[in-house]
Amino acid sequence: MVADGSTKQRVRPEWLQQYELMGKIGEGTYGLVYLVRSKQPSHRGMKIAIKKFKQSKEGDGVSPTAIREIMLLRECIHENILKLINVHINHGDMSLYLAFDYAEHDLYEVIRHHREKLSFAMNQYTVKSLLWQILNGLNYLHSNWIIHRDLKPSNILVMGEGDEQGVVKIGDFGLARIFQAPLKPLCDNGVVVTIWYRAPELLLGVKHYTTAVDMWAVGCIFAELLTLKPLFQGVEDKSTPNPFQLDQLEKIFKVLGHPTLEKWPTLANLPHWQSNRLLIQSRKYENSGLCSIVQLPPKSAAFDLLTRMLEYDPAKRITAAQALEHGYFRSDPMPGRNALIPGQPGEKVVNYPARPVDHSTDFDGVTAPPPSHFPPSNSMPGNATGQVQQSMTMAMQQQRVQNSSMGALGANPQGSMHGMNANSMFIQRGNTGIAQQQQGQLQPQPQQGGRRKDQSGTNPNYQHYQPPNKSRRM
Ligand SMILES: Nc1ncnc2c1ncn2[C@@H]1O[C@H](COP(=O)(O)OP(=O)(O)OP(=O)(O)O)[C@@H](O)[C@H]1O
Repeated sequence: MVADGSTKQRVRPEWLQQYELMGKIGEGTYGLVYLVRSKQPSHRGMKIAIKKFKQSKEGDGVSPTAIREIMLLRECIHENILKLINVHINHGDMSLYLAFDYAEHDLYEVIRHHREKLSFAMNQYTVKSLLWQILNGLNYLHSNWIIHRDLKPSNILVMGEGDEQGVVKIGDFGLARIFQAPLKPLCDNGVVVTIWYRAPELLLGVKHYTTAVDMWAVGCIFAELLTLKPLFQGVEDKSTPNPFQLDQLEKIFKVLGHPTLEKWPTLANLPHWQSNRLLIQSRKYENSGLCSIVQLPPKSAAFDLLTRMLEYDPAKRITAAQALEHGYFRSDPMPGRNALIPGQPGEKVVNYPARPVDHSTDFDGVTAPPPSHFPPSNSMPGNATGQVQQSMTMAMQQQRVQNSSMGALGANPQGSMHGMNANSMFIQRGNTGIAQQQQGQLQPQPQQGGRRKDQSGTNPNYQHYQPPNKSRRM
């Protein structure tokens, strides 16, 4: 029993006892992220990040579909994908805790460190290695019909010391779909949502979006790795529930010029293009030119790859598989596994700071049912836990009642993704070969993003880097 200072007492769920809490490491749209160490004999001391998902305001807990889909994420095994090692459900309030491999760095912090502390660019080897690994992870997701939908620097993690030092891990994949990527955070925790990595077709209201939305985000991240500054920093209009964000679109058009039907024939079908075409066409955009912003020679392989990622027409935008084959990755410096080392002898070694940990924070708000509700805990990596299996069973039973047409867990033809159900979170091939979402999720769900409070952002070159009203996430 743990007294929480009020008259109410909280019971710690049994599963929590397998971890030693180190502190809080961040806060995002869906909840808090904690650093813990495993107390299990086989993994004693191993660092693990636990993401605690807050209850929605409706307090409806974790939906059966979400539980099932999260369990399926455990099947995603790839070197460049953050491993979901465990799923815990707090039965008291049906809140959810996901345990992931811990990564010491993320690109948000790596970029910030260069911009604010070092004031010099990342070496070419690092940029190329980071980009290659992002594409490699994304290619795996896309070839298994998963669209990330929320790629941004804070979701691109990089491992610290150890066997996997400098290896990129894509985090948060699948969650935007599972939690329906609300326009606003579930709880009003002051986390600011970013629209900077959002593809133009999303901003114009596309109904059937594709893996190309992730490639747009990768293009934005590539440019940011080169310049240390977000490429398209639009200001979100929070007054509208629809995806049309004029300021963000204008930021894009100013750099890439007006989109035209010639460049992008299906533009005419997009709802917010139809309703805003005259307004957009009446504006003049200076067309400042991407190449001067990223300071790449127009004929360079790097610039060619970047422009293919930032192609307006999603059907023409380069895919992750094609990008991995691009000439940029076949020229020196060749990309490597440890991205955070100097590209050449004599180049400066950069010591990226460890992730700050707020040691004063506890797993707050943990409530648990009476101990008799807890089955034996058996939740180490690789096992479907007793608790979660029980939750799954309950969830599935509920779901069967709610939705008898829901498919059962099916085998997936995509190798290691065995067990995924193409009817649930994953995307299927449409007749046209265009990946489409299932289950009526046809409206694009704008990306979410929180930014940490900039505590030392004094460099005048980057003074517009932080969005207004930003909030520290830990
Ligand atoms: N496995 C992990 N290891 C270490 N740090 C992590 C891990 N997962 C997330 N973080 C860090 O915790 C912080 C919050 O992450 P979280 O994913 O909740 O929010 P976010 O990605 O910043 O934004 P969003 O609100 O879209 O989720 C970020 O700094 C993120 O890099």
